[in-house]
Amino acid sequence: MIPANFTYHKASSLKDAIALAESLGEEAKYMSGGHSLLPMMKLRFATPEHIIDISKIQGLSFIKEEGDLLKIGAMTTQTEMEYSDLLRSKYPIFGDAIKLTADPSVRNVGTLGGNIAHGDAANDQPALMLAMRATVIAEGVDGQKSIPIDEFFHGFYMTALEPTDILVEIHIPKASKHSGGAYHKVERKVGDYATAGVAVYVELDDDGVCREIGIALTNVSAVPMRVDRAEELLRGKKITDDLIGQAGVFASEDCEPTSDLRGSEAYKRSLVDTITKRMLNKALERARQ
Ligand SMILES: Cc1cc2nc3c(=O)[nH]c(=O)nc-3n(C[C@H](O)[C@H](O)[C@H](O)COP(=O)(O)OP(=O)(O)OC[C@H]3O[C@@H](n4cnc5c(N)ncnc54)[C@H](O)[C@@H]3O)c2cc1C
Repeated sequence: MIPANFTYHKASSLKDAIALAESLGEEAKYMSGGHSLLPMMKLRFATPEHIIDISKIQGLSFIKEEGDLLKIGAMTTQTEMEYSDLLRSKYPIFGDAIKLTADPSVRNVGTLGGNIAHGDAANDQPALMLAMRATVIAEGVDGQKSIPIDEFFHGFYMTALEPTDILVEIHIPKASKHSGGAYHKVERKVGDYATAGVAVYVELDDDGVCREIGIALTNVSAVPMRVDRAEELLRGKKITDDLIGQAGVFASEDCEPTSDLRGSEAYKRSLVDTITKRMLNKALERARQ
């Protein structure tokens, strides 16, 4: 289909983009890679009257460690993340997810910021952000703000961002000596959105006790979700096979899938159980290396 008419604006700076968004009002939408927004416009699920292209704003594309944080700029493409030496060596969970996301042509332009700001529980990055306890940094009319990821996803395609806010970067606690993460999703075919996906990030102390854990799910709820009950079960303990089995059961009981073309509710719960157990084992293996 063809999108409804809109006026295209190209922003050259954050200040410029935010001022434009403020003056154009709620009928304006930011666009980064456009690979979530444009398909929605073609289906007429979104009909913004103004598109503000923020993809050429300088300084929003980077991946670096600084102090206690891993910082990734919002305009960093998924391909840039896939080929980042830093992410490959210290945060392989990103590679797990990105190689299962869409196809190279989408990943070449789809950005981390857009993937998260879209607020779609079917996207892969939100589960990683929840598992890794990210903080979203946004810039708006009142300056910069930090939004903990647990306060970011508000509902179906709804986030804590105000219409004039631009997601500028993501902060993630830096990988520690004994931390590791893993992500997997089952998809109907290569490049498809998840039937169900699970992200796990674990941090152990020197004795192998679980100091912190994040378990989050893709596309089995209306809003990207954390599995609190499974995390609480594992935090502060040496993780055994029995505990991993129980965590899988908790995740499958607590997720909220609906039956659709990708599978029945029961099938998705069963996937969540199995993938949670596998990703816990994989994340633990990486944390112990
Ligand atoms: C065929 C196809 C298959 C796909 N499969 C997958 C998949 O399996 N998994 C997956 O995770 N994704 C998938 N995607 C989505 C793809 O990864 C998107 O590119 C990505 O999710 C959004 O990034 P973007 O830069 O294109 O965002 P855009 O499309 O530009 O924007 C998406 C939304 O976020 C807002 N936005 C964008 N950037 C910002 C910002 N910096 N600050 C504030 N708001 C912003 C926009 O206003 C819009 O509402 C697929 C896309 C296609 C076309």
